Amino acid sequence: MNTDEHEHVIEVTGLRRVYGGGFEAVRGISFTVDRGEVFALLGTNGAGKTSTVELLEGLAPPTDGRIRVLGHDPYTERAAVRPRTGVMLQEGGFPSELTVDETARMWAGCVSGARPPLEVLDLVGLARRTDVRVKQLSGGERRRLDLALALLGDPEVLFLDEPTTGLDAEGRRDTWELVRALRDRGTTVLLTTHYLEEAEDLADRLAILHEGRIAATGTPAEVTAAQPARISFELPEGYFVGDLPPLGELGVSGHEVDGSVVRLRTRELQRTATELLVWADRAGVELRRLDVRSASLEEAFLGIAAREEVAA
Ligand SMILES: Nc1ncnc2c1ncn2[C@@H]1O[C@H](COP(=O)(O)OP(=O)(O)OP(=O)(O)O)[C@@H](O)[C@H]1O
Repeated sequence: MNTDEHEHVIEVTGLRRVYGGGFEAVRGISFTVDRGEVFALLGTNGAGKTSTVELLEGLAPPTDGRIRVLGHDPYTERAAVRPRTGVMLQEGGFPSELTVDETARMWAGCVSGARPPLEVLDLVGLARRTDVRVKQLSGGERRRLDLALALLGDPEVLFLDEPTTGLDAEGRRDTWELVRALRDRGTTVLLTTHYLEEAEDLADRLAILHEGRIAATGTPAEVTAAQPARISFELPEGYFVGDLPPLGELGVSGHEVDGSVVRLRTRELQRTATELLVWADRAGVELRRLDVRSASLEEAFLGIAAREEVAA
Protein backbone atom coordinates (compact mmCIF):
# COMPACT_ATOMS: atom_id res chain seq x y z
CA MET A 1 0.00 0.00 0.00
CA ASN A 2 1.17 3.51 -0.74
CA THR A 3 2.62 5.34 2.24
CA ASP A 4 2.61 8.78 0.59
CA GLU A 5 0.72 11.64 2.16
CA HIS A 6 -2.10 10.69 -0.23
CA GLU A 7 -2.93 7.06 0.22
CA HIS A 8 -4.27 5.57 -2.99
CA VAL A 9 -7.22 3.52 -1.87
CA ILE A 10 -7.99 2.68 -5.50
CA GLU A 11 -5.28 2.31 -8.14
CA VAL A 12 -6.14 1.49 -11.73
CA THR A 13 -3.40 1.07 -14.35
CA GLY A 14 -3.85 0.32 -18.04
CA LEU A 15 -7.22 -1.31 -17.45
CA ARG A 16 -8.90 -3.09 -20.38
CA ARG A 17 -12.11 -5.09 -20.60
CA VAL A 18 -12.99 -7.02 -23.72
CA TYR A 19 -16.33 -8.85 -23.71
CA GLY A 20 -16.88 -12.35 -25.04
CA GLY A 21 -17.94 -11.17 -28.49
CA GLY A 22 -14.67 -9.24 -28.83
CA PHE A 23 -16.07 -5.78 -28.00
CA GLU A 24 -13.51 -3.65 -26.12
CA ALA A 25 -15.58 -1.64 -23.63
CA VAL A 26 -12.64 -0.35 -21.53
CA ARG A 27 -9.57 0.60 -23.57
CA GLY A 28 -6.64 1.15 -21.25
CA ILE A 29 -7.58 3.54 -18.47
CA SER A 30 -5.54 4.62 -15.44
CA PHE A 31 -6.53 6.65 -12.39
CA THR A 32 -6.16 6.72 -8.62
CA VAL A 33 -8.55 7.62 -5.82
CA ASP A 34 -7.21 8.80 -2.47
CA ARG A 35 -8.64 7.93 0.92
CA GLY A 36 -11.62 10.12 1.78
CA GLU A 37 -12.14 11.34 -1.78
CA VAL A 38 -15.32 11.31 -3.80
CA PHE A 39 -14.34 10.34 -7.34
CA ALA A 40 -16.92 10.46 -10.14
CA LEU A 41 -16.82 8.50 -13.38
CA LEU A 42 -18.82 10.36 -16.00
CA GLY A 43 -19.58 9.39 -19.53
CA THR A 44 -22.11 9.11 -22.30
CA ASN A 45 -24.27 5.96 -22.53
CA GLY A 46 -22.07 2.98 -23.20
CA ALA A 47 -18.85 4.86 -22.35
CA GLY A 48 -17.69 2.01 -20.12
CA LYS A 49 -18.56 3.25 -16.62
CA THR A 50 -20.39 0.13 -15.42
CA SER A 51 -17.86 -2.13 -17.13
CA THR A 52 -15.13 -0.37 -15.14
CA VAL A 53 -16.94 -0.32 -11.80
CA GLU A 54 -17.71 -4.04 -12.05
CA LEU A 55 -13.99 -4.74 -12.38
CA LEU A 56 -13.23 -2.53 -9.36
CA GLU A 57 -15.85 -4.46 -7.40
CA GLY A 58 -14.11 -7.72 -8.33
CA LEU A 59 -17.12 -9.11 -10.21
CA ALA A 60 -14.96 -10.07 -13.19
CA PRO A 61 -11.23 -10.18 -14.00
CA PRO A 62 -9.82 -7.48 -16.27
CA THR A 63 -8.68 -8.51 -19.74
CA ASP A 64 -5.53 -6.53 -19.11
CA GLY A 65 -4.14 -4.01 -16.63
CA ARG A 66 -3.93 -3.83 -12.89
CA ILE A 67 -6.40 -2.88 -10.13
CA ARG A 68 -5.69 -2.42 -6.46
CA VAL A 69 -8.44 -1.65 -3.96
CA LEU A 70 -7.13 -1.13 -0.44
CA GLY A 71 -3.87 -2.65 -1.68
CA HIS A 72 -5.43 -5.87 -2.99
CA ASP A 73 -6.57 -7.29 -6.29
CA PRO A 74 -10.37 -7.18 -5.94
CA TYR A 75 -10.87 -10.30 -8.10
CA THR A 76 -8.15 -12.70 -6.94
CA GLU A 77 -8.13 -11.40 -3.37
CA ARG A 78 -11.86 -10.89 -3.06
CA ALA A 79 -11.98 -12.20 0.51
CA ALA A 80 -9.60 -9.43 1.64
CA VAL A 81 -11.39 -6.63 -0.19
CA ARG A 82 -15.09 -7.46 -0.06
CA PRO A 83 -15.69 -7.01 3.71
CA ARG A 84 -14.20 -3.50 3.54
CA THR A 85 -16.21 -2.29 0.54
CA GLY A 86 -19.86 -1.44 -0.04
CA VAL A 87 -21.48 -1.87 -3.42
CA MET A 88 -24.63 -0.24 -4.70
CA LEU A 89 -25.51 -1.82 -8.02
CA GLN A 90 -27.73 -0.28 -10.69
CA GLU A 91 -30.37 -2.96 -10.08
CA GLY A 92 -30.58 -4.24 -6.53
CA GLY A 93 -32.59 -7.30 -7.53
CA PHE A 94 -33.77 -8.46 -4.10
CA PRO A 95 -37.02 -10.38 -3.55
CA SER A 96 -39.88 -7.95 -3.99
CA GLU A 97 -42.23 -9.78 -1.59
CA LEU A 98 -40.03 -9.00 1.43
CA THR A 99 -40.54 -5.84 3.42
CA VAL A 100 -37.87 -3.17 3.70
CA ASP A 101 -37.01 -4.32 7.22
CA GLU A 102 -36.87 -8.02 6.22
CA THR A 103 -34.64 -7.18 3.26
CA ALA A 104 -32.23 -5.16 5.39
CA ARG A 105 -32.10 -7.88 8.08
CA MET A 106 -31.58 -10.61 5.49
CA TRP A 107 -28.74 -8.62 3.95
CA ALA A 108 -27.24 -7.84 7.33
CA GLY A 109 -27.04 -11.61 7.94
CA CYS A 110 -24.63 -11.85 5.01
CA VAL A 111 -22.37 -9.02 6.20
CA SER A 112 -19.83 -9.58 8.94
CA GLY A 113 -20.04 -6.91 11.66
CA ALA A 114 -23.14 -5.38 10.09
CA ARG A 115 -24.55 -2.15 11.52
CA PRO A 116 -28.09 -2.36 12.95
CA PRO A 117 -30.44 -2.41 9.91
CA LEU A 118 -32.67 0.32 11.36
CA GLU A 119 -29.68 2.62 11.68
CA VAL A 120 -28.85 2.47 7.96
CA LEU A 121 -32.53 2.68 6.98
CA ASP A 122 -32.75 5.82 9.05
CA LEU A 123 -29.65 7.24 7.35
CA VAL A 124 -31.29 6.97 3.92
CA GLY A 125 -34.69 8.19 5.11
CA LEU A 126 -36.51 4.85 5.02
CA ALA A 127 -37.04 4.38 8.77
CA ARG A 128 -40.77 4.98 8.38
CA ARG A 129 -41.12 2.55 5.49
CA THR A 130 -39.80 -0.57 7.21
CA ASP A 131 -43.08 -2.54 6.91
CA VAL A 132 -43.63 -1.75 3.24
CA ARG A 133 -42.98 -4.52 0.72
CA VAL A 134 -40.12 -3.80 -1.67
CA LYS A 135 -42.46 -4.14 -4.67
CA GLN A 136 -44.54 -1.29 -3.28
CA LEU A 137 -41.62 1.14 -3.02
CA SER A 138 -41.20 3.90 -5.57
CA GLY A 139 -38.17 3.77 -7.87
CA GLY A 140 -36.45 6.41 -5.75
CA GLU A 141 -37.14 4.53 -2.53
CA ARG A 142 -35.63 1.39 -4.05
CA ARG A 143 -32.45 3.31 -4.85
CA ARG A 144 -32.34 4.42 -1.21
CA LEU A 145 -32.78 0.84 -0.08
CA ASP A 146 -29.91 -0.17 -2.39
CA LEU A 147 -27.79 2.50 -0.73
CA ALA A 148 -28.79 1.38 2.78
CA LEU A 149 -27.72 -2.18 1.97
CA ALA A 150 -24.38 -0.93 0.64
CA LEU A 151 -23.82 0.87 3.96
CA LEU A 152 -24.60 -2.11 6.21
CA GLY A 153 -20.96 -3.17 6.50
CA ASP A 154 -19.79 0.39 7.34
CA PRO A 155 -17.47 0.24 4.31
CA GLU A 156 -14.15 2.04 3.88
CA VAL A 157 -14.76 2.20 0.15
CA LEU A 158 -18.19 2.68 -1.38
CA PHE A 159 -19.03 2.01 -5.03
CA LEU A 160 -22.17 3.79 -6.17
CA ASP A 161 -23.38 3.05 -9.69
CA GLU A 162 -25.78 5.86 -10.64
CA PRO A 163 -26.96 6.37 -7.05
CA THR A 164 -29.53 9.05 -7.81
CA THR A 165 -31.09 7.79 -11.02
CA GLY A 166 -34.86 7.82 -10.51
CA LEU A 167 -34.74 10.10 -7.46
CA ASP A 168 -36.61 13.39 -7.44
CA ALA A 169 -34.70 16.62 -6.79
CA GLU A 170 -35.15 16.38 -3.03
CA GLY A 171 -34.11 12.72 -2.88
CA ARG A 172 -31.06 13.55 -4.97
CA ARG A 173 -30.03 16.33 -2.61
CA ASP A 174 -30.56 14.04 0.40
CA THR A 175 -28.29 11.45 -1.19
CA TRP A 176 -25.64 14.08 -1.87
CA GLU A 177 -25.80 15.14 1.76
CA LEU A 178 -25.36 11.56 2.83
CA VAL A 179 -22.39 11.01 0.50
CA ARG A 180 -20.77 14.18 1.81
CA ALA A 181 -21.32 13.03 5.40
CA LEU A 182 -19.74 9.66 4.57
CA ARG A 183 -16.79 11.39 2.91
CA ASP A 184 -16.33 13.60 5.97
CA ARG A 185 -16.06 10.44 8.07
CA GLY A 186 -13.24 9.25 5.79
CA THR A 187 -15.16 6.93 3.47
CA THR A 188 -13.77 6.80 -0.05
CA VAL A 189 -16.54 6.98 -2.64
CA LEU A 190 -16.40 6.08 -6.31
CA LEU A 191 -19.60 6.89 -8.13
CA THR A 192 -20.86 6.85 -11.67
CA THR A 193 -23.43 9.37 -12.75
CA HIS A 194 -25.23 10.81 -15.74
CA TYR A 195 -25.88 14.03 -13.87
CA LEU A 196 -23.12 16.56 -14.46
CA GLU A 197 -24.51 18.75 -11.71
CA GLU A 198 -24.06 15.82 -9.33
CA ALA A 199 -20.39 15.43 -10.27
CA GLU A 200 -19.82 19.19 -10.11
CA ASP A 201 -21.39 19.41 -6.68
CA LEU A 202 -20.10 16.23 -5.10
CA ALA A 203 -16.87 15.04 -6.67
CA ASP A 204 -13.43 16.03 -5.44
CA ARG A 205 -12.08 14.68 -8.71
CA LEU A 206 -13.63 13.09 -11.76
CA ALA A 207 -12.86 11.37 -15.02
CA ILE A 208 -14.93 11.71 -18.17
CA LEU A 209 -15.02 8.41 -20.04
CA HIS A 210 -15.74 8.34 -23.72
CA GLU A 211 -15.74 5.15 -25.78
CA GLY A 212 -13.74 3.29 -23.17
CA ARG A 213 -11.05 5.92 -22.69
CA ILE A 214 -10.53 8.77 -20.23
CA ALA A 215 -11.05 11.95 -22.23
CA ALA A 216 -10.53 14.36 -19.30
CA THR A 217 -9.72 14.09 -15.63
CA GLY A 218 -9.05 16.38 -12.67
CA THR A 219 -11.06 18.41 -10.20
CA PRO A 220 -14.37 19.73 -11.60
CA ALA A 221 -12.73 23.18 -11.73
CA GLU A 222 -9.70 21.86 -13.63
CA VAL A 223 -11.81 20.01 -16.17
CA THR A 224 -14.05 23.05 -16.62
CA ALA A 225 -11.12 25.48 -16.89
CA ALA A 226 -9.90 23.65 -19.97
CA GLN A 227 -13.02 24.92 -21.76
CA PRO A 228 -13.55 28.52 -22.99
CA ALA A 229 -16.09 30.82 -21.36
CA ARG A 230 -18.90 32.31 -23.45
CA ILE A 231 -20.27 35.78 -24.07
CA SER A 232 -23.30 36.45 -26.22
CA PHE A 233 -25.22 39.63 -27.04
CA GLU A 234 -27.31 41.29 -29.73
CA LEU A 235 -25.50 43.65 -32.08
CA PRO A 236 -26.85 47.19 -31.76
CA GLU A 237 -28.99 48.20 -34.73
CA GLY A 238 -26.94 49.31 -37.70
CA TYR A 239 -23.77 47.63 -36.38
CA PHE A 240 -21.86 44.71 -37.88
CA VAL A 241 -19.33 42.35 -36.27
CA GLY A 242 -16.60 44.26 -38.10
CA ASP A 243 -17.56 47.35 -36.11
CA LEU A 244 -16.50 45.65 -32.86
CA PRO A 245 -12.87 46.00 -31.74
CA PRO A 246 -10.65 43.31 -33.37
CA LEU A 247 -11.85 40.14 -31.62
CA GLY A 248 -8.35 38.66 -31.33
CA GLU A 249 -7.27 41.70 -29.35
CA LEU A 250 -10.17 41.10 -26.95
CA GLY A 251 -8.87 37.63 -26.20
CA VAL A 252 -11.63 35.96 -28.23
CA SER A 253 -10.71 32.46 -29.42
CA GLY A 254 -13.73 31.88 -31.64
CA HIS A 255 -17.05 33.41 -32.58
CA GLU A 256 -20.35 32.78 -34.36
CA VAL A 257 -22.93 35.19 -35.68
CA ASP A 258 -26.55 34.07 -35.79
CA GLY A 259 -28.65 36.87 -37.29
CA SER A 260 -28.03 39.80 -34.98
CA VAL A 261 -26.77 37.61 -32.09
CA VAL A 262 -23.01 37.32 -31.61
CA ARG A 263 -21.48 34.48 -29.58
CA LEU A 264 -17.88 34.74 -28.46
CA ARG A 265 -15.62 32.14 -26.85
CA THR A 266 -12.79 33.32 -24.64
CA ARG A 267 -10.29 32.01 -22.13
CA GLU A 268 -9.90 35.50 -20.68
CA LEU A 269 -13.47 36.16 -19.63
CA GLN A 270 -12.86 39.23 -17.48
CA ARG A 271 -10.67 41.00 -20.04
CA THR A 272 -12.97 40.24 -23.00
CA ALA A 273 -16.11 41.27 -21.11
CA THR A 274 -14.52 44.46 -19.76
CA GLU A 275 -13.17 45.60 -23.11
CA LEU A 276 -16.46 44.85 -24.83
CA LEU A 277 -18.39 46.90 -22.27
CA VAL A 278 -15.89 49.76 -22.49
CA TRP A 279 -16.36 49.74 -26.28
CA ALA A 280 -20.17 49.75 -25.94
CA ASP A 281 -20.00 52.56 -23.42
CA ARG A 282 -17.78 54.68 -25.63
CA ALA A 283 -19.96 53.98 -28.66
CA GLY A 284 -23.02 54.90 -26.59
CA VAL A 285 -24.80 51.65 -27.48
CA GLU A 286 -26.57 49.02 -25.43
CA LEU A 287 -25.61 45.34 -25.78
CA ARG A 288 -29.04 43.78 -25.46
CA ARG A 289 -29.51 40.19 -24.21
CA LEU A 290 -25.93 40.30 -22.90
CA ASP A 291 -25.02 36.94 -21.35
CA VAL A 292 -21.60 36.28 -19.81
CA ARG A 293 -20.84 32.86 -18.40
CA SER A 294 -17.93 30.67 -17.34
CA ALA A 295 -17.74 27.22 -18.86
CA SER A 296 -19.73 24.60 -16.99
CA LEU A 297 -18.91 20.95 -16.60
CA GLU A 298 -21.77 20.31 -19.02
CA GLU A 299 -20.01 22.30 -21.73
CA ALA A 300 -16.77 20.48 -21.01
CA PHE A 301 -18.61 17.19 -21.28
CA LEU A 302 -20.39 18.05 -24.51
CA GLY A 303 -17.19 19.56 -25.94
CA ILE A 304 -15.27 16.37 -25.25
CA ALA A 305 -17.95 14.13 -26.72
CA ALA A 306 -18.16 16.28 -29.87
CA ARG A 307 -14.36 16.54 -30.26
CA GLU A 308 -13.87 12.82 -29.89
CA GLU A 309 -16.60 12.10 -32.44
CA VAL A 310 -14.86 14.33 -34.99
CA ALA A 311 -11.54 12.65 -34.20
CA ALA A 312 -13.00 9.14 -34.49
N1 LIG B 1 -21.85 -8.37 -21.38
C1 LIG B 1 -21.55 -7.59 -22.41
N2 LIG B 1 -21.20 -8.12 -23.61
C2 LIG B 1 -20.87 -7.33 -24.66
N3 LIG B 1 -20.87 -5.97 -24.62
C3 LIG B 1 -21.22 -5.40 -23.45
C4 LIG B 1 -21.58 -6.16 -22.30
N4 LIG B 1 -21.88 -5.31 -21.28
C5 LIG B 1 -21.70 -4.07 -21.80
N5 LIG B 1 -21.32 -4.12 -23.09
C6 LIG B 1 -21.02 -2.99 -23.97
O1 LIG B 1 -19.92 -2.28 -23.43
C7 LIG B 1 -20.09 -0.88 -23.63
C8 LIG B 1 -19.95 -0.17 -22.27
O2 LIG B 1 -21.08 -0.51 -21.46
P1 LIG B 1 -21.23 0.03 -19.97
O3 LIG B 1 -22.48 -0.55 -19.43
O4 LIG B 1 -19.97 -0.20 -19.25
O5 LIG B 1 -21.38 1.58 -20.24
P2 LIG B 1 -21.88 2.71 -19.25
O6 LIG B 1 -20.93 3.83 -19.43
O7 LIG B 1 -22.06 2.18 -17.89
O8 LIG B 1 -23.27 3.07 -19.91
P3 LIG B 1 -24.66 3.55 -19.25
O9 LIG B 1 -24.42 4.96 -18.88
O10 LIG B 1 -25.58 3.41 -20.39
O11 LIG B 1 -24.95 2.66 -18.09
C9 LIG B 1 -21.44 -0.69 -24.28
O12 LIG B 1 -21.23 -0.53 -25.67
C10 LIG B 1 -22.16 -1.98 -23.99
O13 LIG B 1 -23.08 -2.30 -25.03
